[in-house]
Amino acid sequence: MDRILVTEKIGAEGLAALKEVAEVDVRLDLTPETLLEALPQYDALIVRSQTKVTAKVLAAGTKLRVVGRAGTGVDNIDLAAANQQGILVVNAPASNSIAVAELTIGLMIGLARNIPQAHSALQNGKWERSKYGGWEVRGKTLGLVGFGRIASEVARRARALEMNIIAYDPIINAERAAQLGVTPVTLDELTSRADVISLHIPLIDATRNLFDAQRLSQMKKGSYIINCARGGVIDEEALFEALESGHLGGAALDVFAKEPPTGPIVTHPKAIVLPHLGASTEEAQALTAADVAEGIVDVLAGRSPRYAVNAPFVAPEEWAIVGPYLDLGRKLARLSTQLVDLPAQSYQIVYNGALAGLTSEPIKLAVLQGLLEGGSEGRVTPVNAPFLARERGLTINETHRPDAETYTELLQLVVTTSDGVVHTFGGTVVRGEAHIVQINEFWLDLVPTSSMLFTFHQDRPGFIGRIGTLLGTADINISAMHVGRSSPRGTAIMVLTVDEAIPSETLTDINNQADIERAYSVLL
Ligand SMILES: NC(=O)C1=CN([C@@H]2O[C@H](COP(=O)(O)OP(=O)(O)OC[C@H]3O[C@@H](n4cnc5c(N)ncnc54)[C@H](O)[C@@H]3O)[C@@H](O)[C@H]2O)C=CC1
Ligand SMILES: O=C(O)C(=O)COP(=O)(O)O
Repeated sequence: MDRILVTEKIGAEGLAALKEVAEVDVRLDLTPETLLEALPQYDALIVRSQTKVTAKVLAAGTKLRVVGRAGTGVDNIDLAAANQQGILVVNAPASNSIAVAELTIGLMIGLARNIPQAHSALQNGKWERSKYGGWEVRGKTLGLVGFGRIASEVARRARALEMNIIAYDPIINAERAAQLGVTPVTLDELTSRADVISLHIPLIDATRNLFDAQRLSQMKKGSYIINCARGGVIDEEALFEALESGHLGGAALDVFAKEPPTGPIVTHPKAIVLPHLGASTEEAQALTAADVAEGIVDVLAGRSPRYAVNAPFVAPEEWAIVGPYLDLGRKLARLSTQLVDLPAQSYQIVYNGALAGLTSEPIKLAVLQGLLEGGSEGRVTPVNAPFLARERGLTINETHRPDAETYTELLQLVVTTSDGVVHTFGGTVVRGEAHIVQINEFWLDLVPTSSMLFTFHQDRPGFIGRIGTLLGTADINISAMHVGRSSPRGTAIMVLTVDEAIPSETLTDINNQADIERAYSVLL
């Protein structure tokens, strides 16, 4: 049974779904060191924002197939290392947008009316009505930096508060902006025009310290900033200075460069600070855990997860057709590496028939995996296959042919060797099972097994019997036989699926038989 390690608190429904398919250990006590010690036993790891999934952590997870981020931001996971090590990362990006949007609105009104400051003053015995006068958000300009899921929900709510909303995002959906009454602007325009700026961007290289001293100085005098995104997108020291100097009216921070934070910003009287609570609502946590559990269960079962961070997405209705072709693609590729003697000069995948119109990227990745895994020391998965292929200069061309003749769908891998000879391996899926139907000029119908004998020979009486006797003498049991030939007594192919691996002496004996061109033992 697969084992899943959960290092932070996640919703009970998600945990229950995980427990149906795997052994689940929730360990909230792990330190970075004990995490490294524990990881080798686990097939999947689930974290929230506080566990740092570094390259070292991923390397310690020698069995890890998937890391689940129970939430949106994946900046605590070293994605480059996950790609290199072939580990899939899934998250739950649609689960907590409302929670963060509602908190953002709460913080904006908190800033406008000094709610936290007035509250603690009163709890400390001070009735300071004149000190805590505020302002109304109605008619003010809200500048949204990033216009993705969360910012859109903030806009929807800010509109009801009768605010003017402007947004900057390098990839802005103009139609959605128009629907929500949001005006797209440049970042500079937003910075200088907004009364309140709210950040809703991921922490990536391009956004690190986006709000540095210079940009903060370009903000309108007396304006406000809210950060429910990630600490690293604001320079906290520069923000402290901007509050101290009176240039900014206030700041509300849910997230910090280092959590828990230690800088002076935490106690600044014009700052509202929270311990990263954006996603911490009952509703968001239930949804987040359910979504991440679904992703993990899918990956462990070999299905395409809905929210893969580092793999192509395939819609469920397409997956029903495409999914089984991953197994076939990988098998065709592994077969080709064992049946083609000379180095390959080029590879081409041909997607025939109904396959031509579907998402082909996952099939290509499975073929790459099959081509690479025979000659690789480390783990090869569809996630790191493109990386390893680039390292080795291996490229694959793809052709989509909607007009497959014989089969509804036919997947072909065409390998051209350095002598210019073209080798074609074709297959199809029947009732969810991979069938190999073409080896070069021969058409057959073979359900591949883990150990097989392939012979290319002249079609002559007695040939099949001689090979059967040689295998019998070596105590190798034949489970099925497939033959094909160009013409009676012409060139022929035979495939025997066998229960045991064929020892090299037996293969040599077979290769020494009359009428044989070449025999291969193939392991898939
Ligand atoms: N405080 C909390 O507990 C939570 C924080 N978050 C943070 O919020 C972030 C945003 O979440 P979503 O809206 O769901 O993500 P999203 O992916 O839907 O939206 C992010 C948007 O930022 C835009 N963007 C990227 N680089 C940009 C740049 N340089 N300038 C302006 N826009 C840029 C993207 O084009 C995208 O539209 C997450 O990455 C996460 O770090 C998310 C959930 C909870
Ligand atoms: O989903 C996100 O990106 C968050 O920041 C939420 O973090 P959390 O899961 O509450 O540690």
